[in-house]
Amino acid sequence: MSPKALDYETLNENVKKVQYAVRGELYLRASELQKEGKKIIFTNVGNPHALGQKPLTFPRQVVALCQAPFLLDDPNVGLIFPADAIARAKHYLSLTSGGLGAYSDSRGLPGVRKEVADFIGRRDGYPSDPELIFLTDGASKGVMQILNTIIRDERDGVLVPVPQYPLYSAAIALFGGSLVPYYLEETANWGLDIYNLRQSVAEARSRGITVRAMVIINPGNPTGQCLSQANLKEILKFCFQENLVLLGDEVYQQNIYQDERPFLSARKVLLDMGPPISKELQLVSFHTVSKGYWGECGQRGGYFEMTNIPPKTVDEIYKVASISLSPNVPGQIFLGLMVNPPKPGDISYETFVRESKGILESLRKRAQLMTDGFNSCRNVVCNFTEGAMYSFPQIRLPPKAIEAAKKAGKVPDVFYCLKLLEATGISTVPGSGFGQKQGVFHLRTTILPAEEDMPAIMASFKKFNDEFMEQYEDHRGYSRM
Ligand SMILES: Cc1ncc(COP(=O)(O)O)c(C=O)c1O
Repeated sequence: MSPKALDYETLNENVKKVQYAVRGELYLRASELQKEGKKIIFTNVGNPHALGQKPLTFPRQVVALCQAPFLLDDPNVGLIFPADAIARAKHYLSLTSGGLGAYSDSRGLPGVRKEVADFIGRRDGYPSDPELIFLTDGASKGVMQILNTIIRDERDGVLVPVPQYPLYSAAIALFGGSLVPYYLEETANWGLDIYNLRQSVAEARSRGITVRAMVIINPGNPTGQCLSQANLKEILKFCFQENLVLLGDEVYQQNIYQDERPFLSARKVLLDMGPPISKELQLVSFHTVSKGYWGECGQRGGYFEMTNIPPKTVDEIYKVASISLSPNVPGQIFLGLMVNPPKPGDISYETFVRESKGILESLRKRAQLMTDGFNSCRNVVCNFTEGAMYSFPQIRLPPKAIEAAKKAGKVPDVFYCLKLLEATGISTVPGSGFGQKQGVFHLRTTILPAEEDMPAIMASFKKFNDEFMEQYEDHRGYSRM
């Protein structure tokens, strides 16, 4: 019998090529161990609520009322819900054509797109046009939609930072394009060197690749750095000179843990630069309710905003979005609430500020606890997490450990992370899943475990690591770097 269309051998090769380390071998092993009854600390995905973060009260109140609109008719509703939550629920329901159970426009509800445009306008100091904002089921869907629109065949290249968040490598593989890596400099706090960028483009062109787009992740995942204004300007100029569309992944814009470099959007820096670049450079920026102090990953609310994209292209993107009919409507409402939270004077304002500040301050403390913890370990060095939700320590594996990994048929950092998982229950992602320089090893962990659990987690990590190093270090020859 000839093979069938869904037999493995006949599948779309691009589907088979996709790799996604965040839910890869380590995650699968951790899930197995959990089933066997071992306590696992999942630090592999930036999923704050899964690690105990409590939802913010106000948005949940509003969405609860939108989901159960009959409560609005209950005379006692005011005893349970504050008046501003009731008013906001009515506002969002009035924006829909039949409540949360009805499809919205494929670009999202016009009223929420307007709220997003107002937010972007306040943030950047330049008005934003709701017609150029599309709401999506989380930022991932938006990124995939835009990459799909850009990539025509395997000769189309997309510049992606290494280490990178594997959404980019996976989506580029799925759409049959070519990933063109540019390396972030660990010793320069994961900064971006334009000279290296030029080399990456030249090298890709020499292989017949047409480089069409560049991705930046700011603040960085997995590396946690915040790009400076000078760096952003250089990147924008570079994209302008090389005729690249810039994809600005800014999903961690609320997660900043230092005061020297506040978040600056690529759009603001671009518009500050003035013409001709501000009128010509094509930019698509992404944001989500999954990160920040909201951490509402399961709600799947996101948007992308387009700058200098021609109307005919916007129409094509709209047409393709229409294939999926509608982004998830509750997710759109979360997004509306994120970009338009309670204001001073609103009943819920103080609670909202207390809750959100509490989460951010705790994340800041956890970032410090984790970095300090890693830096106290043998053969481990770690840059401070300036932003985002991750720590990305370098693990200097002794040659004997690398040999042992080879014997076990494992990539060295996978070998280390598996041993860590078995010994401590800490589930991380090996650096090789994000890309790293040859011969250099890392792991990525989120900074999300509860603050009170952090000292014990770091002590358990240190015990494992230092014993591992003791076991594999060659005390005669190996010197610590
Ligand atoms: C850099 C980056 N971009 C995009 C996403 C996707 O977020 P969403 O949940 O909105 O799809 C993530 C999720 O971790 C991320 O780290």
